[in-house]
Amino acid sequence: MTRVGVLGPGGVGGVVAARLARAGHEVVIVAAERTAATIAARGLHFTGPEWSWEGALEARSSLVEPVDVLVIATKAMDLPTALQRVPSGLLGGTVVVPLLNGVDHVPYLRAMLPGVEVVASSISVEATRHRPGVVEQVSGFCDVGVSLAGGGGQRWAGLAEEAGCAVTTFPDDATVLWRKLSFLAPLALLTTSAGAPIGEAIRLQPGAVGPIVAEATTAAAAFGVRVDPDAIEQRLRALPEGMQSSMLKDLIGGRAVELDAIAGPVIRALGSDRAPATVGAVRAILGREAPS
Ligand SMILES: NC(=O)C1=CN([C@@H]2O[C@H](COP(=O)(O)OP(=O)(O)OC[C@H]3O[C@@H](n4cnc5c(N)ncnc54)[C@H](OP(=O)(O)O)[C@@H]3O)[C@@H](O)[C@H]2O)C=CC1
Ligand SMILES: CC(C)(CO)C(=O)C(=O)O
Repeated sequence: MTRVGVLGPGGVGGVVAARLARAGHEVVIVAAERTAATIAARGLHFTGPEWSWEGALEARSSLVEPVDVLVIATKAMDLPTALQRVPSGLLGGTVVVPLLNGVDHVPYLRAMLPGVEVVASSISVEATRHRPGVVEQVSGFCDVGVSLAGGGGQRWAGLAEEAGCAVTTFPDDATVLWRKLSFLAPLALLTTSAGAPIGEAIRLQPGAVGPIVAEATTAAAAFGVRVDPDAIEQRLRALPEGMQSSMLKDLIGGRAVELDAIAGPVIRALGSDRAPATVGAVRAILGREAPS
């Protein structure tokens, strides 16, 4: 049995916590005071397309004892504040696994937690937190990418498999992070700039799909990661019409969107002149966010 901390028990964190607890691991939730108190009192409730799970979990507003693995699943902009709940002195032997979308959180965590192993990992799962302690996996897939660049990757890959996710390992960090981002950035930016699920977003902006994909895959290539733009475009067009990105759900829900974490790496890699479709989508999203 592995003792796993989950910092940020929202959609992704809640789904991972429930899947690991169901697989027999000891899960401790680290969350904001109210959320931690709610989960400590009422447990965690998970529903998914194939099974449901509910159970009592240790839940605290800060980590007080070491864990073997610490999964981090906050939004990118909440990461610095949330990290204050985890004393770095407890992380000496811990494998830290951030599951955020984007690429910049990995070097950030390594800088903030010197000497601690931070594994580059990605998760593709459609997860929603309905309210504190109540989470749903909306569709069937749970695909985890893991970098084996450091020793802890293998340990996390084994846990993710026990949690019932499909795991793919890669030899380096950049491939894990940019393979996810080169698909996610076009999906998130197309849907959120249109304010619509992917089917309608593509119909509304037929000329945007190719350029936005080309920019994301060119940015990946700048980090040595080769991703076929045609394959990404085909994947986007094959998605269920009504599929939303978590960024679109955040916009609709009136929450902050992870624009810098998701569009920022593409714009910074290429420069704004070579990323006009990405910059245009960001401008459209900022316009939608603006108070009327
Ligand atoms: N949702 C999805 O389908 C997917 C999301 N991702 C990525 O995963 C990451 C998490 O997204 P998602 O699960 O949707 O986000 P949610 O908003 O559902 O969950 C974020 C969690 O972080 C917690 N949190 C925020 N601030 C703090 C803090 N200061 N201290 C402790 N906890 C804090 C929230 O707490 P509280 O509950 O108290 O509000 C919440 O539980 C993002 O980077 C996202 O892009 C990746 C794949 C799929
Ligand atoms: C597309 C999806 C659901 C895949 O995991 C995702 O990562 C997101 O919307 O943030």
